[in-house]
Amino acid sequence: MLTQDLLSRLPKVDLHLHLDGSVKPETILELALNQGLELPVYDKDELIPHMRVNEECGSLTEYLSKFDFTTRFLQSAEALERVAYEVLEQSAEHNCKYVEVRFAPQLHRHQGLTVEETIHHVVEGLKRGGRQFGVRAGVIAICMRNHDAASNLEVVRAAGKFVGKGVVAVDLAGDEASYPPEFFREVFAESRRLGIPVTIHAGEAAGAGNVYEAVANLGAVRIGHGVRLKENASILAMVKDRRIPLEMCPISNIQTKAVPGWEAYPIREYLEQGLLVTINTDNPSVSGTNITKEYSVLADRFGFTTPELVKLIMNGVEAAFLEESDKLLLKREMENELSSLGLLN
Ligand SMILES: O=c1[nH]cnc2c1ncn2[C@H]1C[C@H](O)[C@@H](CO)O1
Ligand SMILES: [Zn+2]
Repeated sequence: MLTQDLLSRLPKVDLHLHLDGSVKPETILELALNQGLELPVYDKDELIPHMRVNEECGSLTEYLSKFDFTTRFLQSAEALERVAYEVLEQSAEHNCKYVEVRFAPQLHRHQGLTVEETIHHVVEGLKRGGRQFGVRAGVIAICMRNHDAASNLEVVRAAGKFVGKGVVAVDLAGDEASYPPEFFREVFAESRRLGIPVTIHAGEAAGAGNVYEAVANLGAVRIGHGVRLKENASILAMVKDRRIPLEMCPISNIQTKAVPGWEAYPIREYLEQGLLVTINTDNPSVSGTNITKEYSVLADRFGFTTPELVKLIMNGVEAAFLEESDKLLLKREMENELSSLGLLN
């Protein structure tokens, strides 16, 4: 029987989590007070509607509009370190053992931080949180679809300096419907030249062709979401053959209308077709989710059994941007916990 308690105690990983989509309302309150910034309301519960999408969210662009509110408070070294630290605190509450935290350095420079400084402070916050809460973490530096090539190249080059020192990959996020991946070939050619692994948000607000472009021409070795991959069988076959993991984020995917509703969510068919599906949160504070809730919704909506949930979790370990030796250590740790919960045969 899959109780909430068992779901929350399952060891997990989260490979797709945005820093600016993971900020507690009480932290926004304190950051605003410390920084002398105005808020529309000064009660943490009343702040939630400003940070979180509601039932009426109709598209990715509507979903993305929530981020402007939060990033305003994330412009200093202290704020970045704090929210990075607190992400791992929240992860530990759900027994997440490994988290890849992504953020877009260029969105945190209003007070003069350099791209490298933003990365440094996020890495430091994660290090401190990792020690405190026993969670391993890596950073994914995001290029934004609405930024020009020079800004994005700056992110990739700065990320390159932190490879092996906290940064594990680069990504492309933002308004997929307006900015197709082929606009970014030059940017991701640089990440390949520098040897930085690439994951790309694709097949979320546009079709499977974007997944093809991300893999074939941008060098993506993982795909953010990939919900609409099901629209093209031959691209799906390519993703399967190359064992490209999909970082699916069920609750966010429903909110952004990547598919019209749960009945069209392709997670079961993807698993049955042998795709490497992983489960992630995307933006806990924007989506009103956490990693336990994601698994709980899947169990409710799709009747996933415990062994199936364990398979999804271990797919996440397999897909992690970790050195093979570290991945093996993580796998052992996860297997030990699973077997002490009586869930490994
Ligand atoms: O699901 C998403 N798709 C595309 N872009 C996203 C998603 N979630 C967050 N973002 C954007 C908004 C954030 O400000 C930015 C950096 O985390 O990434
Ligand atoms: Zn995302």
